[in-house]
Amino acid sequence: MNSIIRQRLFQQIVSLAKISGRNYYIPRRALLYVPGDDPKKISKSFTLDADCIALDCEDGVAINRKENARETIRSFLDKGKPTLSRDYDLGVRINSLETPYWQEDLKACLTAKFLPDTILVPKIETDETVRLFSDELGKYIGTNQILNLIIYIESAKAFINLVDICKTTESLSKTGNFRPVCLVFGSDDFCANIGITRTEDANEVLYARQKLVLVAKAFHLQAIDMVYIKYKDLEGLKMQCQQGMRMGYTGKQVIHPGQVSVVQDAFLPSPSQIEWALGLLKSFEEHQKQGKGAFTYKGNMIDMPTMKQAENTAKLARLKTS
Ligand SMILES: CC(C)(COP(=O)(O)OP(=O)(O)OC[C@H]1O[C@@H](n2cnc3c(N)ncnc32)[C@H](O)[C@@H]1OP(=O)(O)O)[C@@H](O)C(=O)NCCC(=O)NCCSC(=O)C[C@H](O)C(=O)O
Ligand SMILES: [Mg+2]
Repeated sequence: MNSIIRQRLFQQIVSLAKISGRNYYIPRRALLYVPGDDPKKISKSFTLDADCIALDCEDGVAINRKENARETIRSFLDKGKPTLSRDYDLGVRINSLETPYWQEDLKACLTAKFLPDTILVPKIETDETVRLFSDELGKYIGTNQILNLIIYIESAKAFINLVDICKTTESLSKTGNFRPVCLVFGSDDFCANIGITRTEDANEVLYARQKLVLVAKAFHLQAIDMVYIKYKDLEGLKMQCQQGMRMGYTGKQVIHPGQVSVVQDAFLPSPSQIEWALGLLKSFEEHQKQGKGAFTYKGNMIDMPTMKQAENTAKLARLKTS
């Protein structure tokens, strides 16, 4: 029941933002990967209600199926983006710019009859890579067309260069034909890159996971958390979503249909959190009028920072329509 109420709230917020003509926020709570060479899975993905669908040319596709994947994706794009009951983000994850495949991937999706909304670029390690991507994009896209860009950070070198990558991306986007929207933490490639294996509690990636959020927030980007590969364990998935959300993540990568609703529910505040936040904000306003900066609300001391946290929850409840 709670989940239905929250979904309705979500729909209303997106509709209101659209009606008011504001540049509304596309939430990407679940970013679902679909192997690009599997037409059956691609068709299925359009029935799943995921906020973001990433048709994959990269790691979900075997080396000897790369060409098949880009052709299959192109044939879906040629048919036009399927209209679903609500808005969603349709993207293509190309291969890394270090591979011989990425230019063909980009060409296939950018010369289709209809463009995807978003290009997802994995394994970006330096700002030079962003320049290269931007130049290549400019060969296919007119200046009146803007695509969303999702950047993957998945190596030690990428973390060292993260601020430069974001600065260059922000600066190029002012004149280029893309808009950076998210940073994704590619935890599994990151572990491979630094020579470790992932464990259940994810302590080994804590620093990197937090750093990604910090930089994403500094550049007003959404932060997409790591993938949970034990895809049948929905309780474990929920716990990892809550952990990520507490760190400041706004969504999570998913690999299986069964993960979508768990993740999308987890990345909305619960009705009791919304009620707490709205009550606190009202009380804060009343106390401000009485000249009181600090006061007690439901047994807790409240002052400006707590009010700002409540505002964050309220904003999330409005599904971040700014
Ligand atoms: C993991 C899977 C290989 C499991 O596939 P399968 O055995 O087919 O699962 P099920 O039988 O349980 O599937 C039930 C039905 O759902 C469809 N299905 C499964 N997965 C998807 C999907 N991702 N999108 C759409 N539809 C899907 C099946 O076809 C069944 O349909 P039906 O027969 O009609 O009932 C598989 O889930 C899979 O391939 N997942 C994606 C894997 C992937 O993309 N991996 C790469 C991304 S992760 C990543 O990149 C991490 C990051 O970069 C990092 O470095 O950390
Ligand atoms: Mg990866």
